[in-house]
Amino acid sequence: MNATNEIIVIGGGIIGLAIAVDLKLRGSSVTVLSRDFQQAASHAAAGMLAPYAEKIPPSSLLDLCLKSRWLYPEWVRKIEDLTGLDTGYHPCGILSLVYEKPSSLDDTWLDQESIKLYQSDLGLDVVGGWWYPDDGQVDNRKLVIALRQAAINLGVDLVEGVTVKAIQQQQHKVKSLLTSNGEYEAQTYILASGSWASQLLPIPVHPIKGQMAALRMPIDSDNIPPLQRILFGPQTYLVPRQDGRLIIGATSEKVGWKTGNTPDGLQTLLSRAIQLYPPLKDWPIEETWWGFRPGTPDELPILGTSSCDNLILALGHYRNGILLAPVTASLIANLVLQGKTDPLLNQFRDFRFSPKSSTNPIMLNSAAMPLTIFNGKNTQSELITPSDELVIAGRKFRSRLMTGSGKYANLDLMRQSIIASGSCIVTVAVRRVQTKAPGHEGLAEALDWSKIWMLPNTAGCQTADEAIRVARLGREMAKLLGQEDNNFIKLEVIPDAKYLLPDPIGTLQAAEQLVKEGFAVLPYINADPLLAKRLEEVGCVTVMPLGSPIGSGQGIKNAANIAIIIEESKIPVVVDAGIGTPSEASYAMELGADALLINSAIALAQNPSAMGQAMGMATVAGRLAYLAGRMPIKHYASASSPLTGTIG
Ligand SMILES: Cc1cc2nc3c(=O)[nH]c(=O)nc-3n(C[C@H](O)[C@H](O)[C@H](O)COP(=O)(O)OP(=O)(O)OC[C@H]3O[C@@H](n4cnc5c(N)ncnc54)[C@H](O)[C@@H]3O)c2cc1C
Ligand SMILES: CC(=O)[C@@H](O)[C@H](O)COP(=O)(O)O
Repeated sequence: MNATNEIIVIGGGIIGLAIAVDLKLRGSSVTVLSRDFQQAASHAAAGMLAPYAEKIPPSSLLDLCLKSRWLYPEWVRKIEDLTGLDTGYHPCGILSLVYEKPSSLDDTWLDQESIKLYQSDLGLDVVGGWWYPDDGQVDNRKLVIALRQAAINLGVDLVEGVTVKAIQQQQHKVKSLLTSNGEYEAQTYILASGSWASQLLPIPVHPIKGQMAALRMPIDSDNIPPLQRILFGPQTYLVPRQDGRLIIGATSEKVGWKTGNTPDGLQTLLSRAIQLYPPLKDWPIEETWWGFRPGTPDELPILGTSSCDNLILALGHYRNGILLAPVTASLIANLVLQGKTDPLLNQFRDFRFSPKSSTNPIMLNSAAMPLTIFNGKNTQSELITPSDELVIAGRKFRSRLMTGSGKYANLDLMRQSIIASGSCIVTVAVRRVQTKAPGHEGLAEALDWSKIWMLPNTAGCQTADEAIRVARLGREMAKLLGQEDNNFIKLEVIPDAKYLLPDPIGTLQAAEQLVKEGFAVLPYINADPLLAKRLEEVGCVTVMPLGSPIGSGQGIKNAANIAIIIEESKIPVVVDAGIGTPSEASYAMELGADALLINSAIALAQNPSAMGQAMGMATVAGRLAYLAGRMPIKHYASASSPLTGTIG
C-alpha cells in the first residue's frame, strides 16, 4: 500500500495535470497517476481555442468555453513563468469558411471578395465566412510538456506509466485504487482519465477517433509562411503553428478503439484540406497521427461530484478539452477545496444521466417495437412515455423486457422473437459463446448489436472466482461487438444443477469484486430481501430476483418477497426466471418490478415470435397498470350501475 495521499488525480492528460497544478498552487498535496502521455487526446489535439469557430450555440457550454478562453492568457503565463517553457499560446484569430451561403446573414458575414482580404489563395468553393479575432490556438503538445514540468517543479507526485485497474468502493466512498503499481489511498479522488473513464466506472464516455496530419509550410524571403491565421472550413481546419508546422484536422470516427491512421482517413483529411486551401497540396508531410476524443451522449463534459462522496469527475471534454482546461481546473479545485459547486457546473453533472433526470437522456435505439394495432393506434409507442424509460447505471432503455438468447430452435427464430418482443437488452452466456456450445455458434453475428444492448452473463459458473473470470471475458466480448463502454454483467453463481438456485454468498463475493473492477453488476438472486439490500450496498446496479427456477415456467412463486425487495430497493428490480405466460409477466410488472428477464417461455413456445410479442405487450400492460394504480380490493360486491332510478 502506498502512503495515504490527500488528493489523487487519475489521468495525466491536460485536464488531470491542469487540476493537479491548480490544487498544488493552493497548497494541497497531490498525486497524479497516469498510464501513457502519448496516448492522451491532449497530445493528439490541434490546440484550437475556438468557441465561436466551433459554432457552439448559446448555452452553458458556450459560457464555459468563453470563460475558459478568457482565462487562457493569464493561465499560460503562469505556467510559462513556473517552468520557463513556451506553450505556443497564440491568439491568432480564426477565419471560418463555408462552401454554401447561409440563408440569413448578419453584418459580420464576409463575402467571397472580402474574405480574400484576410487570406489569399483560398479554394474556389469558398463563398464567404466570418472572422473571429478572439479565437486562437495553443500548441497543445508544448502546453502539456510545460504542465508536466510545472507539476514536477511544484512538487506534485507525478507517477507515469501506471494503470489504475479498479476503483475500490465501500458505502458510497472510494476506499482505494488498485493499480499496476500496487494500491493507492487518498482522501479525495479525481477521475480525469478522458475516453478511458468508462473502463473504471459506468460512465457514458466513449472514444471518437480523429486522424490528423502535419505539413511543413514554405517561407518567403522575409521568413513569413503563407498561413498565419487558422482556417476553419467544413469538416476540416488548418492550424499554422508559429514554428512553421501546419496542423490539419480532423476526421471524426465512431470506430471504437481502432488505432492507427487509415488510407481512407488520410485521403479524406487531405482532400478536404486541399479543397479549402489548394496551395498546400505540394507541401511536405511531416507527421500523421490519431487520437480519441472523450465523447459523451450529449457532447457535454461530465464535471463535479459523483455518487461516491469522495470522487470528483472531470472528463468527457470531447472536442474542446484543450480550450476548457483552465476553467475546469479552477472550478474543480474550488469544488475540492471549498466543497462548493459553482453554478457554471450545474449543467455538467453526471446525474443528468441518472433515472430521475429528465434532461438529455442517453437513448439506446431499441429493437423495433411490436407493431400491434389497436383502434388504428400503435399502442406500445404511444403508451411508453419518454420519462418512463428503464434506467440502469445511467443508461436508458426503451423496453422493460430483457430477453435471453438460448434454447431457440435456430438463430432466425431467436432474432425474430427478440425483435417481436421489443426487447433491447439481450443476455448472452459468455461461456457458451466462447465454447461455441450448440445453439450459440454464430450468435454474436445473428443480432444487430448497434440496436441491442448486450448483457453478458456468467451462466455455467459455480463459484465466485469462475464468475469473476467469465465476467472479464464478457466485457471483452461486448467490446469486440462494438460496445466499448459496455461494462454490464449479469452475475450468476449457480452451484446447484437440479434447481439452478444461485449461491447467495458466492454471488455477494463476486459482486463486490466486480463492482471494484468497474463493472455494472446485475446479480441473479433468490428473492431474499436482505441479500438484495447487501448487493445494493456494495454497488450493484440492479437486483434480479427469480420468480421460480430457471426454465421451470412455474411463474411468480414468491410474490411476497419480491414485493418487499421492490419496496426496499433504490436500484431497479428485474424479475428474472420462471415466468411462463404473459399474465405472469404482467403480474410481476403490476407488483412494481422495474423490468423482466424472460427466456424459456418465449424460446420454447410453439410460436416463439408471437410469444415474444405477447410478452412485450404484457410487460407494457403490467407497467401501465402499476403506474395507473389498481382499484382497492373489497370483500363484498358493489354494483357497477347506479341503483337509483331503477324501474319497478
Ligand atoms: C484529433 C483531435 C483533435 C482535437 N482538437 C482539439 C482542439 O483543437 N481544441 C480543443 O480544445 N480540444 C481538442 N481536442 C479535444 C481534446 O484533446 C480533449 O478533449 C482533451 O485532450 C481531453 O483531455 P483529458 O485530459 O480529459 O484526456 P486525455 O488527454 O485523453 O488524457 C487522459 C489520460 O488518462 C490516462 N488514463 C486513462 N485511463 C487510465 C487508467 N485507467 N489509469 C491511469 N491512467 C489512465 C491516459 O493514458 C491519458 O494520459 C481534440 C481531440 C482530438 C483527438
Ligand atoms: C437466459 C437467462 O439469463 C436465464 O438464465 C434467465 O434466468 C431466464 O430464465 P427463464 O428461461 O426461466 O425465463
